[in-house]
This record gives sequence, C-alpha cells and structure tokens, in this order.
Amino acid sequence: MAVPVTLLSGGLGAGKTTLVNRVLTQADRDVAVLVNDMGEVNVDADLIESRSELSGGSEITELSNGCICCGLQGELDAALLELDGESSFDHLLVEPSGVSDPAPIVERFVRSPRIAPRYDLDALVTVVDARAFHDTVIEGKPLGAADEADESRPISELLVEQVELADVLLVNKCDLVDADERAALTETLRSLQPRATIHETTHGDVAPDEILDTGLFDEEESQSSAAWKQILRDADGGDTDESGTEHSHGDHSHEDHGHSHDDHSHEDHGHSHDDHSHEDHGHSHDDHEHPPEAFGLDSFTYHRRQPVHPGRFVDCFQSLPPSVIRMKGILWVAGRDRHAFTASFAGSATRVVPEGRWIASLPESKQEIYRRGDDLDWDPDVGDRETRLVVIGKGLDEAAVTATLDETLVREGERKGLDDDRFPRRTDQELVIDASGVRKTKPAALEGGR
Ligand SMILES: Nc1nc2c(ncn2[C@@H]2O[C@H](COP(=O)(O)OP(=O)(O)OP(=O)(O)O)[C@@H](O)[C@H]2O)c(=O)[nH]1
Repeated sequence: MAVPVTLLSGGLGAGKTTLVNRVLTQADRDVAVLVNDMGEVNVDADLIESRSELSGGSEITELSNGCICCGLQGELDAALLELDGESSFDHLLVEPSGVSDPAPIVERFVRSPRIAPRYDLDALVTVVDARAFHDTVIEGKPLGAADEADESRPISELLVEQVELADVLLVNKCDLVDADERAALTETLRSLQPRATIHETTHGDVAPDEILDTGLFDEEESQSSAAWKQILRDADGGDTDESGTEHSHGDHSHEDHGHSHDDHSHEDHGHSHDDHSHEDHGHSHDDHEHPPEAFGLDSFTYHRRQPVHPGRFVDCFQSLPPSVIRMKGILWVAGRDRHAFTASFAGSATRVVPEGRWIASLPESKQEIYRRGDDLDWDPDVGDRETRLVVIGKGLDEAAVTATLDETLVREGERKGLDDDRFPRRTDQELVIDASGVRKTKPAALEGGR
C-alpha cells in the first residue's frame, strides 16, 4: 500500500525541525523523515536524529548535496525507493531546504512512474515564521541583507508561493507577534490561500493528526486554488469596465490561454517557475469563493492591451504602494514584442521571467493552429498581447494603483528603439526588482546549480 507523505515547507528557521521533532515524539505511528538542508552541515538531520532515538523506530534519511527541489531529483527518487525497499513505516515526512520551491517535489510524488505508486501525497504543510512573514510580506520590509544577498530569487516571493500551495498552514512563533499582527497574518494568509487549514502555533505545538493522514492534498486544488489564480480566472471570462478593470466569473486562467512555447530555438528553454504545464487542467472552478474580499482584503485585475515601458515598469515596481501585498500576471514589454513575460510581486520584491512566445508573433500559418479550437481572447490589432495583473492588497486604492500602473504604459512616439537589456532573453534568467536595485540573475544560483 502507498505510504502517505507530508511535505513540509517554510522559510529558513520557521520551525520545521521543531515541528518534526514534536511529531516524532508524539505520533502514535512509525514516521520516517527525509531531510535536505542544502548546506554542508546537515544540522537538521543531527538534531532530528538525536531526538528520534528517544522515540524509537523512526528512520532518518538525509540528502545533502544540493536542493531536492530540482538538482537532486535523482537522489530524491533513489532515497525514496531505498526507504520503501528497506524499511517499513506508516508515514513519511519530507523536509526540503527552507528555500525550496515545493512544486517540483510535488511533481515527483504525483507524476514519477517509480515514486507515485509507492507514495501518496497526503498534505503540503507550510510552516510560516509569524514574525518574518509579517515583516517581509505584510509590511514589505526587505529581509536582512545577509539572508537575501546570495539568493537570486526573492525569498519573500518564495514564502508566498509556499503559502499559496499549502493544504495546512502553521503560523509558528506566535509568541513573537502581538494580537493585531497575528490577526493581520491570518487575514493575509487566508487571502493568499483560502483553502488551507490554519493553525497558530508556538514551537510547532500542533497535534500530529493535524498534519499526518489528513487526506487534504488534492492535485487539482493545489494547482488552482491560490487566490491570484482564482481572481485571474474569474476576470478572464469577464467584462471590462471603463477603467479597464475586470470583474466577472469565468473559467480560464492565463496558464491555459495558449502562449506558444514551441519556438525556443534561440533560447535555452530551461525552467520557468510558473510554467508547470499541469496547470492547464481545464477544470471548472466556478464554485470557489472569491478569496480576498471574503477576508477583508481587496483585489482587482488590471488589464491593458498595451505594452509597458520597461524603464518605467522597473521604476514603478521599485516603490509600489505599501497597500499592495501581492501582484502577479502577464506582461507585454515594449521592445520585446515576441515574448510574454510573467511578473510576480510579493512582499518586497518582484520577479520577471520570460514565458513563451505571443501567438501574434508567430507566422500566420502557426497562429492558425494555436487559435483553432481555442477561445483565445484575440484582439484584432494586437492579437493575444496584453498586460494583465492581479493585484491583492489591504486598503487598496484601486484608482490610484491603476493610475500608477497606467504610468508605466508606453506612450505615443516612445516605442521605437526600446529594448531594455535588463529584461532577460532566456527562460533560465530572471529579472529581480526590489528596493535595493535591479538585477538579472539565473535562478540556478538558488536552486542547486542546475
Ligand atoms: N520564539 C520562538 N522560537 C521558535 C519557535 N519555534 C521554533 N523556534 C526556534 O527557532 C529556531 C529555528 O527553528 P527550527 O525548527 O530549526 O527551524 P527550521 O525551519 O527547521 O530551520 P531551517 O531548517 O534552518 O530552515 C530554533 O532556535 C527554534 O528553537 C517558536 O514558536 N517561537
């Protein structure tokens, strides 16, 4: 029988190890643990090991040569197969490095022909450091220089994505925030991921049953329930009012609106964090509640059939109003009329990544193929090119944010000769914009040297 798996994620020092130790000592079943600390010294494994000896019977396996979310997938598979072959246990806890993107690990459990039959993903549990999440994501303060300096991908954005994927959220270190901050945290977390069960904890004090054998993981939900995806989907089928802001319900997300990925001849078509192809699953979500409003937050979709001016876009995203908590969507960048970009802002930083080709940039014969049978939102002048951003925030002044975004649009007479080299040309590069500056990086630096 397939062994249930809990996948833990959370920022550095959020309290994952503390939680694992608690589960090992309190659970009434045999729990194996797979840890990956991405560092030379596998401190977590040592800590857990000394504790697990007390609990008896638990199995600890560690991976230490990189990050299992990408570079170590082979090693992850091997460890999982070995564990399955050599030991017997009732449940597996996987604790990847704090800066991992959980999505590729989920992919292993769900899709790998060797792993999927043996393991059954039970829940994605994200441990949130209440103090750090409040300060970085809600207040928008940058993390300490030491924390963020070496990382190409903004940590605050990863923290938000870990929340957006979660089935269970543990808001840990609640002793370090006051009642108002705690309420703001819960409200924000709910608005980012309405589906998750939330527990407020100190030193991971949650009953093991809340994270073991929960039956909460649902592949389709996990791909589609992040608030920004729901809003984008709702807006996508909708009417546009005078301000260009959309309010309506539909059943499409930009993931399935067909940007072409077939012509990457000039690129090293590597990895894109947003390009998990299984997002295109065509499932109807009309029964979901519209998320942020239900929790006192505001949201709207900004939509223009115009490109942004690259320089003004960067300037604007270096100082977004503090009321904006999350922004995500698709960008048409002037001077780069062939490729769609995705932009993702969370907390204090924005990441811009090139995606596939605009279908309108393909030869007409190919456009036909993409457009056939697809209810693409096609504009007679610009085709599928668009700038479409979901904005989530607290006390958002929609008109003011819209005006700010409008300022970034390219103006009459400006388009000639615009080609901002800071915007990546390859899908394995990304542009990171934060208060300290702008840099073009390779995500590989963060993710184990892919
Ligand atoms: N004040 C406070 N400290 C906590 C709490 N939970 C954990 N800690 C402490 O925070 C530190 C980090 O906890 P860990 O459990 O090691 O965190 P982690 O997520 O495993 O850390 P990494 O694996 O390094 O990312 C330790 O010193 C813990 O004792 C809590 O609720 N409140």
